[in-house]
Amino acid sequence: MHEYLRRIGYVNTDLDRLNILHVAGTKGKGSTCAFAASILAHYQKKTAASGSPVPRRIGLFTSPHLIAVRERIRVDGQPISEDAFARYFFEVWDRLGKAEAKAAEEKASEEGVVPMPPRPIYSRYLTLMSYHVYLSEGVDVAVYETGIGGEYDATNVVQRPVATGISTLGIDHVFALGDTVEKIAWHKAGIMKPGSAAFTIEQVPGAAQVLRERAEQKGVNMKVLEVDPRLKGVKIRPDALFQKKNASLGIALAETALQKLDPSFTPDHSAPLPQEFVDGLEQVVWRGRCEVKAEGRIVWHIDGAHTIDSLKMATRWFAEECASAATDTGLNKNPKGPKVLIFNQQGRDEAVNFLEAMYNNLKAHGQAPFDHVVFCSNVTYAATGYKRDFVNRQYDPDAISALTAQHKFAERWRELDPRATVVVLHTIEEAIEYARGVARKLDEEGRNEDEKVRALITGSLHLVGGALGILEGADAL
Ligand SMILES: Nc1ncnc2c1ncn2[C@@H]1O[C@H](COP(=O)(O)OP(=O)(O)OP(=O)(O)O)[C@@H](O)[C@H]1O
Ligand SMILES: [Mg+2]
Ligand SMILES: [Mg+2]
Repeated sequence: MHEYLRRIGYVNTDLDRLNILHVAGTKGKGSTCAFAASILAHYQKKTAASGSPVPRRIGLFTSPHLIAVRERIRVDGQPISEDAFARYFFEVWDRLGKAEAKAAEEKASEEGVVPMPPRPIYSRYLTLMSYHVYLSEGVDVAVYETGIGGEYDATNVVQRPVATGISTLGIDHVFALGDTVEKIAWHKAGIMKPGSAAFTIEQVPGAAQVLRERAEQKGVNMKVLEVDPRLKGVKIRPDALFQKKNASLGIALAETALQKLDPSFTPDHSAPLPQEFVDGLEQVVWRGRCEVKAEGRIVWHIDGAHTIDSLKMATRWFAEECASAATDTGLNKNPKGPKVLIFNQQGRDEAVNFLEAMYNNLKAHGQAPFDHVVFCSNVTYAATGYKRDFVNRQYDPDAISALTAQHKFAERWRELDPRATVVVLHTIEEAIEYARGVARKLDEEGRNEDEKVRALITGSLHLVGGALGILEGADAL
């Protein structure tokens, strides 16, 4: 990444102009980044009224994308336009091509030069491109979510971030990062830099220990944040502890950036949060996480959880939504009407074990089980296949067309709950149509209006992004 950055015409210290807030973690990275960026945006709005906005322009780099790849590179809250994306993409492409030709010439006369591919792989390419976008667009604060891990992540090319934040640690990406939370913590701790503020929140003991040790080795004074007491009375959605931890981290990151950018700003921990912080936290938009959409007789619950911990969280959130719908209509805990689960996770064998956790969690929270369980691939449309932003060449196309994973999931669910109707369908579109069919049946049977289909779509961000695209019209960005 250092070399690629040089090849597209920058030196590492150019990144200092971006005043980067850098976030790693197993879960809650994106949400934390979204909180921080939203607070900064509201601060910008307030200061713009007096003539000189601080920050001038805000970058937000996240992954993966939900509906379109442009979402990963936002400026002032908006994904960059298709035109801008194409232009910056090819500027980087051409610069790398020229640099490669030059390097080849030099190599001919030099021994021992380490060969490297002329262009980096997908996620690194987008990271590289984001620096070009932000430096060209005059961004003066950029919030960066790591892709995988931290130490060796593409975003870790930054040497002097303004602050780093480590969100909740758990188990994911075992193949790349290791199979214990300690090994994973080691990677994530790699984003902490001497001279930059560092924050984390309460972690499981093994992870906390590793973070502390690595902070010490680096000479970094890492602060472990409690849930910020100033959040009392602030409407954080969903109203759950994990989200308050994400919000607390987001506040600390935004405060650190503002202290640097605005000499008149000093955080006050004994006073209530400034209004622009409250607005930033309450009005944050982070799509595909704990989203509820009403569609006639269906209530869609959409959450991109795809690790065992976050799937438990998502199931619990769904259970709570069902329970509150039931109390609203005078019932005890279970709303009337069938529950539908639409699930997929591609390319991970261990995903079959997530199903039992979901089944048990729904039960543990007092909800009757899913009546219909649909497993589908992440292929978007029945007729035309993938939306182009979702083609992933790392997955085995034969396994996808044979629905190998999905049949395994179905088999497992039938063991867990022999009463459920379990179906395997090819595409997201067909899965959504299936749930709509369940709703039409209620109409045909002339059921009472408060009897609704409650559908949970979860397991994969690609599934969730595809589903949102379909529910809102294909190019809903
Ligand atoms: N602190 C947390 N602890 C546990 N689960 C969380 C936490 N924050 C968010 N989640 C769950 O994880 C889902 C994804 O959240 P988010 O996008 O913020 O995470 P991420 O770290 O960016 O994940 P990804 O690996 O997809 O990039 C949320 O919908 C929620 O269900
Ligand atoms: Mg992840
Ligand atoms: Mg993310």
